Amino acid sequence: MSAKVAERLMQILGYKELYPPQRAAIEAGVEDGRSLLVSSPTASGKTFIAMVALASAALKGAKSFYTAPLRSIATEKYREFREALTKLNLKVGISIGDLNVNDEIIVNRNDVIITTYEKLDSIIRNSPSIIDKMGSLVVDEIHYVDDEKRGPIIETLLSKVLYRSRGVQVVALSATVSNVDEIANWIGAKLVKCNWRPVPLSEGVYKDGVIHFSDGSKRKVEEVSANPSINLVVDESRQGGQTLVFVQSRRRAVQLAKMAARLPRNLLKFNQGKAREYAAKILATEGPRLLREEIAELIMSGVSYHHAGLSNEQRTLIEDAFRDGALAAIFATPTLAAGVNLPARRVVIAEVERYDESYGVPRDIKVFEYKQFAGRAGRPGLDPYGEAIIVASRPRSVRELMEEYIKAKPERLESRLYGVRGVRHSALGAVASGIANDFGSLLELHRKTLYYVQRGEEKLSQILRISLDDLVAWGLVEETNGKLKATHLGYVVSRTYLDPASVPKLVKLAKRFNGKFTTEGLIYIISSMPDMNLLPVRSSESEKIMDMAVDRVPTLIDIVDWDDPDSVAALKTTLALLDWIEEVPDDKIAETYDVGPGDVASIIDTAKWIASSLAEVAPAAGLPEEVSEKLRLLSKRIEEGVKPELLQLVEIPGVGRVRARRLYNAGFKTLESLATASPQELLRIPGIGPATVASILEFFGRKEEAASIKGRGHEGVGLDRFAA
Ligand SMILES: Nc1ncnc2c1ncn2[C@@H]1O[C@H](COP(=O)(O)OP(=O)(O)OP(=O)(O)O)[C@@H](O)[C@H]1O
Repeated sequence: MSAKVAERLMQILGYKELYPPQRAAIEAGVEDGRSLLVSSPTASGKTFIAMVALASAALKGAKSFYTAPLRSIATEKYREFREALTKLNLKVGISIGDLNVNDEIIVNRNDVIITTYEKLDSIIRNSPSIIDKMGSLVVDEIHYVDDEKRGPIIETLLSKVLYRSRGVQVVALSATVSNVDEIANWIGAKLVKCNWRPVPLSEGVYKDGVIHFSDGSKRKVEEVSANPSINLVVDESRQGGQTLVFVQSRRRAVQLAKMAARLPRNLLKFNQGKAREYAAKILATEGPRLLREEIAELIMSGVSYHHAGLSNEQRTLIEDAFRDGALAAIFATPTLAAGVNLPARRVVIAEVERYDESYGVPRDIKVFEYKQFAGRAGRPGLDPYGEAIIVASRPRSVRELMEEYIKAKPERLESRLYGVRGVRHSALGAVASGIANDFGSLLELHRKTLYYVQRGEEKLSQILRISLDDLVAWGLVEETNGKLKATHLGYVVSRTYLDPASVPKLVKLAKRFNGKFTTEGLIYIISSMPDMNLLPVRSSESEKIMDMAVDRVPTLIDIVDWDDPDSVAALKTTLALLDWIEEVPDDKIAETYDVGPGDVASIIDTAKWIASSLAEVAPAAGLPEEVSEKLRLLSKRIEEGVKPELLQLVEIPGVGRVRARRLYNAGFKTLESLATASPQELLRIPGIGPATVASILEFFGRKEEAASIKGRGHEGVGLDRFAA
């Protein structure tokens, strides 16, 4: 039956023949449970190989897992996998939510489970026996092992699976890197390496109006603007193609998009009708009004910017607009190259230097990164070729850039497990879940890391000893006669997935607050935890933050360590979160802290997980029960962005904090008061439209009334001010 899975999937997907890497993977035994490391360029068909592995194992009755670095990738794959695999009668589920929520039900109910790295690690921690049921594990984008933040998680997650399992198939997918042999060796996989691309790629350098391609050919570009990247966009648009321009900072992305939007109207080709549609959709998203208007206006001119400061919804709309031909170009930061699949005929790398905060100077991007950008060039099935073009800045010659990037080999992947942080996290998880119970077994487990392969036993053993000593000193693990056991506190911390270093930090801050835990104090504690995503603080901003703190949170002035940048950033983050739960409008928050809605969304998401996790940890760490109650309430308020009195109303799907406030102010203060309200009464409230009223009626099971109100128009935003 084995050869049939790939064949059936080909039929389902309508593929006539396999791409070379797919053929190689089948020949290497992916259907028979063979572990593989597949290293091949973007769009060479790795997703199909993943599907074959997942389906083959699941059809034999085992659980299959797919794991990716980003939620956006996981969501995209979930849709693809579900569509294809349900036709093989397999159930596909996704688990990418809060790390302290146990998703065992999702795992039990499905055959194929889509996760992020951290979520899978947390699932295994809470139920290690899942490894025994695991037939296949697909690790997408394994080159993230070289990422400071995510790398240690991949390594320690894989080490647990490799250590505990007997015969789990690991299929790791990677972009092209130079030490693939070493990576394959680490995971005990057969290497499938292939440089084949579905669309041929031309690479070149642009300088002084000419593109110099690596094959020696040249192309003259008309200089319609003072900016080289914009000239390349116009040149491509005239040939009927779209361009992705990669820049290294958000500010630059915005600046270039605005510059491109000011070009004379006829220079960029794009579908204007579609552009209007997407501009209207952007206006209807949540988030600061000025930002929405700015993007809508750009889209009407056929361009947009794209960076992590935008909300997920906004980014997805911009990506869709590009796919739909509504945009001639997107000016993006590198997050776009790391995320979803969005190819373009031409990719422009506007700069190869990035300002590096830790060094305070600009540094060259890696060859590997360049290759990631370049890999986006050429839409399979649509373009006969793709072009990746580096813009030469003044001091650099065409030859230099050709040698340093286009002809250069991508760097080696290096283990990032060198700090104790990753090992501490992993060691606590292993001890608490019973995977390891003495130093020997912990060492054995961590011998399955890339760190061990690259650095050897002595270094690993040292790091492990230091990590373990920390865990013992913080009261998370007990070591008696060589046996290791997690304490109650250790179990709780492990279950929440918090960094173990959160405990000493919590205890220290709790002492400084001296038993008085105000809302702002607790938010400051949450923001000070090692897992928190902090808002960036610019060098000139400290004074302003201090000023704001004196007015708003005077009790924190003495707690903050003003010489420590992280402490100041925690204070800034605290102020923004306080605004959020006090129902300050999004626009105002973004403006006050000089950030985008994506940044606010990211701190909210992390803070809500940390708050609910700390609510579990606090009593185990000896803090009064009342602290936990406050943290739980705060977690809800952070999730919804409301004062306590709105917590009930925001539970109604489709209402949201702004409309909940309108209902409340109109006298509907409780769910009971709303349950019997008449639709007419509700429609009379300013800012409450038929869509919201229908949601409310549905929530209370008043289906007929809801149906009659639906379709009476919606609370959309007009596009009139952008009339062409
Ligand atoms: N054998 C095939 N025949 C026709 N189309 C294919 C085949 N294999 C893959 N494709 C199509 O090629 C495109 C790129 O494939 P896919 O997304 O699997 O690439 P990938 O290697 O996973 O890319 P990335 O590195 O970005 O994750 C998809 O649209 C896919 O449907």
